[in-house]
Amino acid sequence: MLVAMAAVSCKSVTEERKVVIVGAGIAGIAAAKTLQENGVEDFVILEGSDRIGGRMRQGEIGGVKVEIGANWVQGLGSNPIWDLAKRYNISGKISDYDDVVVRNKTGSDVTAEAEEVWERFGTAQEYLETWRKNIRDDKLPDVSIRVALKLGGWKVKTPLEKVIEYFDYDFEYADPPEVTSVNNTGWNSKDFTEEEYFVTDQRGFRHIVERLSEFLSPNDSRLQLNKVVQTVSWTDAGVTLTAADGSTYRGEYGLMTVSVGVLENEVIDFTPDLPPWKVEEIYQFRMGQYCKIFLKFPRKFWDDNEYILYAGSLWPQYAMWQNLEAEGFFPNGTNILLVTAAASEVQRVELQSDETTKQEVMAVLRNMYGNNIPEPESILVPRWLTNPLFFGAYSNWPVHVSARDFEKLAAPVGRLYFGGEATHPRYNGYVQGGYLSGIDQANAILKCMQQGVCKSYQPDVSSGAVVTPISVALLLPIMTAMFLLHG
Ligand SMILES: Cc1cc2nc3c(=O)[nH]c(=O)nc-3n(C[C@H](O)[C@H](O)[C@H](O)COP(=O)(O)OP(=O)(O)OC[C@H]3O[C@@H](n4cnc5c(N)ncnc54)[C@H](O)[C@@H]3O)c2cc1C
Repeated sequence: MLVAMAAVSCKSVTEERKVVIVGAGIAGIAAAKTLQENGVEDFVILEGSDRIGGRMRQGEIGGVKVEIGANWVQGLGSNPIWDLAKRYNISGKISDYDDVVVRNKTGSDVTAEAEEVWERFGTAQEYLETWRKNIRDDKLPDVSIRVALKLGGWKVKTPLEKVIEYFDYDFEYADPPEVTSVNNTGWNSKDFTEEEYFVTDQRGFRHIVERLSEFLSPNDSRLQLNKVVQTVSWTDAGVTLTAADGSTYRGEYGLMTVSVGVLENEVIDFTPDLPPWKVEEIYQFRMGQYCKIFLKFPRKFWDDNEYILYAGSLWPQYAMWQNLEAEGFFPNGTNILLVTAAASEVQRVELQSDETTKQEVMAVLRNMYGNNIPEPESILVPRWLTNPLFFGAYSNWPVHVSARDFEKLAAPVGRLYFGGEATHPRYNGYVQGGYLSGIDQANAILKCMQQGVCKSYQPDVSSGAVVTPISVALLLPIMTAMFLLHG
């Protein structure tokens, strides 16, 4: 009875805040921190899950905590996430992508044979880099990674060629090279260093988000967990949001930091509907799929190398293996292998039982190491695609997406702003993209609030965007004048 009454009273109260932020991933937390540091303390963060960190999250296998979401600090040097990782002593290991063994369908070590293939691939990648520079410098049309590689002489005909390509592209962008853009990728290695730091810290990669959130006091009412936002009303004067438990929040400003997967799956009801130019962009941006399958074995039977590639077929399945028993990862005897499924493989893996996945991965391991290998003691299969708080792993801008499209995705509607990794112009898909987008969007809100300089987007009629009554009204006199001038 008491519970029912509490629920009723919860429904009737509307919490009023200056800013309502949806999502307590790194973007939402970075945004709130920026507001606080600039004198705006009156905000609330609504988070649908029972924790902060979003896609920076740990799971546990065999008594060891492993990263089921973001794992690498991608690009060191001036990457702000690398600064934070160093500041908070996040332990990990710089990945050695040269420490790799390649095995074919029957398990033979074909690493030596692969040398010549890597070399040819490298030549095509040099061509791709030149092409990328030309696209950017001369404003040429974008092409897919597949097209650029083909132009560079790289045509995939063997499983060995396929797995080598997969290692650099599908494994990175969670999408095949046919989809991934040349123009929109490659910023990390241009702006930072090419090194990548694999986090093994038992406090989690998420520890960075926890430290960033230290501006919140323990049990701070400005962080509300288990609040799944279901409706968002937006106007030029403010926003009103309701959560699944009926609680309501009104803000002068709103900031959505949910994934583009959440937006495209329409689990949040916007009133009025988001304008067509916004919806069009949400549909254009893709959620890449990436599933990290962890296996705990009673003993190690695999290669000592950090990476094990399985050149099993032209359609790779369970091709990308990481030896977490290698030096510098987890304590000796942990005996954990990680195999990553990427892109179209993921849907099947997520929808089937863990037992089926276990049988499939064991079949591949037997191909590589024979029938006398032990069964795993446990398996961990995270599910991002089927989780309604994410609907996928991270955004991958497809080939036709332009800087203009990105501006539209990140543009506010009325007083409702949009952040999160997908909205960052250079580092979408990465933790640094989420972090920097949170800061950027908070600054945009502050500018509007404190200086009256507010971001807005007007649909561009010539791009085929929907013609609003206002733009028709504006266009009519121009068209009439043109008609009069030209007869
Ligand atoms: C498997 C995987 C591997 C990855 N690997 C790397 C990597 O190695 N390196 C790297 O840099 N990046 C990696 N990423 C990407 C990185 O994790 C993300 O780019 C980044 O964490 C996104 O942060 P964000 O704050 O933008 O979004 P999120 O972390 O998704 O935060 C959004 C928050 O919104 C909440 N939410 C969603 N819907 C609602 C709702 N209706 N109501 C209330 N709350 C809601 C979610 O629960 C979530 O906490 C990986 C991601 C995955 C999934």
